[in-house]
Amino acid sequence: MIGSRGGGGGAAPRPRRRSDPGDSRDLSVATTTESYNSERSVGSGGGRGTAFLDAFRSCFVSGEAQARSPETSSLSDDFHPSQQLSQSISSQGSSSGSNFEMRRSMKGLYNPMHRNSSGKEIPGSTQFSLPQIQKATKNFSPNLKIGQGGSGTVYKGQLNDGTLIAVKRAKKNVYDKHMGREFRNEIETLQCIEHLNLVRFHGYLEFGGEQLIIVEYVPNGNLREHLDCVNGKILEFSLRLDISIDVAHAVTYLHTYSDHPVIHRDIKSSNILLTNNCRAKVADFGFAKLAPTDASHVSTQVKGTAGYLDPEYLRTYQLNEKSDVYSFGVLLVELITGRRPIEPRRAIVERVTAKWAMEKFVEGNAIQTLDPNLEATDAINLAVEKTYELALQCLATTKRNRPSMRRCAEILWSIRKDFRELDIPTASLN
Ligand SMILES: Nc1ncnc2c1ncn2[C@@H]1O[C@H](COP(=O)(O)OP(=O)(O)OP(=O)(O)O)[C@@H](O)[C@H]1O
Repeated sequence: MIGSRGGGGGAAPRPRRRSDPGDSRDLSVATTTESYNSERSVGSGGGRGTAFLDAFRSCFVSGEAQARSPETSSLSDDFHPSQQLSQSISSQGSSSGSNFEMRRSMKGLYNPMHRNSSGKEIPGSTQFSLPQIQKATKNFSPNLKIGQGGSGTVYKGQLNDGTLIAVKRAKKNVYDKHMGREFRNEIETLQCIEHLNLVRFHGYLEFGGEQLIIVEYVPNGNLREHLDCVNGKILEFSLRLDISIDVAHAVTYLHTYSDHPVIHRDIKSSNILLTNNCRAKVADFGFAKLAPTDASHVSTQVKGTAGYLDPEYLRTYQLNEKSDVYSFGVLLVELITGRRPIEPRRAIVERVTAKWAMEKFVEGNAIQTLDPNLEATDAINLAVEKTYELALQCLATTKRNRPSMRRCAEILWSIRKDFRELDIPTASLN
């Protein structure tokens, strides 16, 4: 985890009001019409003219700043100078950003398992004991370690009844206070949500200096590993489309349908876990935040992962659901190119993957960015064009020009429908 210094180590960003003239240079101004026209006519592709190209370049300025940060790491406020923290409190149109102020009651956390009227376990209602988790994870055996995140280590475990679990064990270090907050954040968020495409929360345990989150075990690794072909298998294009739709559904649910809208704040490929059928489940709610119900945004410290961060949020500290939409745009590009959002070892023009891919797209050369592991077909070509058209909207500099997550899901459904119609296996043509 590294701290955000407002976009990769520069001076503290100056919070802007909506009317700030600086905004007029933004991509959003140039693409307001383009974005929403294209929402209706996805897939036109082709060259888009230099004015448009110049306009959207500005959108990736902070992407380049993010690229200058050391490797691709999570950004958190742990390193935020206090001066910047105080700058992050804005008054106009914002609501208080603290989960603690908005949070729901914590009661129930330590109760034995509760079931709802249909007999299903209420998320997070199982009471665990430390010996039970120690036994399940063979006392946190290194052999059962399945992941290492910025805030802790993840272990696989098995309960007495055979249920497989993943146990996130918080790091014990000098940032204990911060980490405690992150963990509490995660459990509070996880308690409110239940969706097929979100990792299911079983329970939480805080005991003897240990902070543990117990969630469902998702057996097939994370999306980044699949894009890197770590298991030797190439992730097919159709599965990539399915995954993008699963993620869009999960985030739409968070933004729209959960009791209180939730902003995930860390949508990225290593937080997308896959089942054996390659269904996606979004994980890691450590940075999640309850969305404002009475204001357009929450003013908050910048958190997220370099390369995925909404440039407007980086600049203004103002967060709303559309920051997740930006990260989702980066994820769409990642799915098509197979590349990480920031590739420090590539030539400068290719270092910020989304910028490079969008430039190729507006030049009419989108297909040149296709993951070299995939073979281009007519169906893939068309789907790449349409997906990039959507990605470009998601990556708009200003939030108001980005589509809603629900709109993203609708567009992706239609892209998948066209893809399936065109993608006739060669064998059936003979
Ligand atoms: N429920 C789970 N089932 C299976 N594997 C998991 C589960 N949760 C996490 N993992 C694995 O552990 C890795 C680390 O997860 P974690 O959420 O702690 O960190 P991260 O998102 O990679 O990093 P950061 O916390 O810095 O954002 C994941 O990428 C995944 O491979």
